Amino acid sequence: MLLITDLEKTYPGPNGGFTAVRGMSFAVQDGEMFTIVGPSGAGKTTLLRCVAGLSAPTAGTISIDGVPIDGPPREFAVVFQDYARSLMPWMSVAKNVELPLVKHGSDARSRRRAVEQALAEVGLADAAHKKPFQLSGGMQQRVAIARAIAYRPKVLIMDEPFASVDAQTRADLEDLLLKVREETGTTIVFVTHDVDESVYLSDRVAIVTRSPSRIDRIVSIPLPHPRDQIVTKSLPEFAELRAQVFGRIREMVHDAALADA
Ligand SMILES: Nc1ncnc2c1ncn2[C@@H]1O[C@H](COP(=O)(O)OP(=O)(O)OP(=O)(O)O)[C@@H](O)[C@H]1O
Repeated sequence: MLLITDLEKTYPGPNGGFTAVRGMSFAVQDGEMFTIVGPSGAGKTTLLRCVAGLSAPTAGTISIDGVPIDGPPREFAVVFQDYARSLMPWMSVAKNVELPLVKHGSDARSRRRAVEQALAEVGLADAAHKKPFQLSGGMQQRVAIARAIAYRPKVLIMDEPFASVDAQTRADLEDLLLKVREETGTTIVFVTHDVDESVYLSDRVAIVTRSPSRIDRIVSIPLPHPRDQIVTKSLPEFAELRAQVFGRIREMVHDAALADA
C-alpha cells in the first residue's frame, strides 16, 4: 500500500516561500487505479513529484508497504505528459524501452524478452527499430508507457500522460492503460485535468483543493469492468459520477474566485 501522510511541500522564496501542498493524506491500495483531479495550479504535479521521490517533501511522509520513500524507488515508474522530451531521440524505440532495464542490472536475454513483451503489449512490436521522431505523438507516448511497464513496476505514476494527443488517440491510450492494469495488476496513480477521463479510468477519484492543496474528497467509482468508451460513458451512473466530480471542482473554483475578489 502507498501511504501519504500529512505531506507538505513549500518552495523556497520571499516571505516564507510558496506552499503548494499542505496536510495532504491518502492511501492507495495495491492494484488500485487512483486518479487525482483539481483546479489548475492546485499542486498536483508537485504532489506526484514528491510521491515519485523526485522532489523532497518539506514535511510529512510517503511510504510503500511501510518503507519510507526518500528518493526515486526502484519499483516505481513515471510517465509525464511530454513524451517528446522523455524519449532519447538518437536511440531506437527498443533501446529506449530497454534503458531502465539496463539501469536495473537485468541481463541481456531477459532485457530483450521484456522489451519485446512490453512493445507487444502497447501494440508497437513492429516499431522496435524505428527512432522516436519517425512515430506519431500517440505512438511515442506508447513507447513511454512500454518503457514504464517493461520492468514491471509496482507503482506507475502518470502526470497528464495523454494531454498532448488527439481525442481518438487519447481514448485508445486510456483503453491500453486499462488493459495493462488488468493484465499486470500494477498500482496506478494518475493526474488528469479531464474529469471524464478520471471517472472512466479509476477505482477512486481524489479531488484536491487549490494551493496549498489537500484532499477535498475521494469519490469511489463502482462502474463495472471491462470498461468501454461508448457503453461505460453512456451509463447513467457515469453521468452521475461525472457531474459529482465536475460539480465539486466548479464549486471550488467559484468559491476561490469569490475569495479573491
Ligand atoms: N519549482 C517551483 N518553485 C516555486 N513554485 C513552484 C515550483 N513548482 C511549482 N510551483 C508552484 O506551485 C503551485 C502548484 O504547481 P503544480 O505544477 O504542482 O500544480 P498543478 O496542479 O500540477 O498545475 P496544473 O493543473 O496547471 O498542471 C503553482 O502555483 C506553481 O507556480
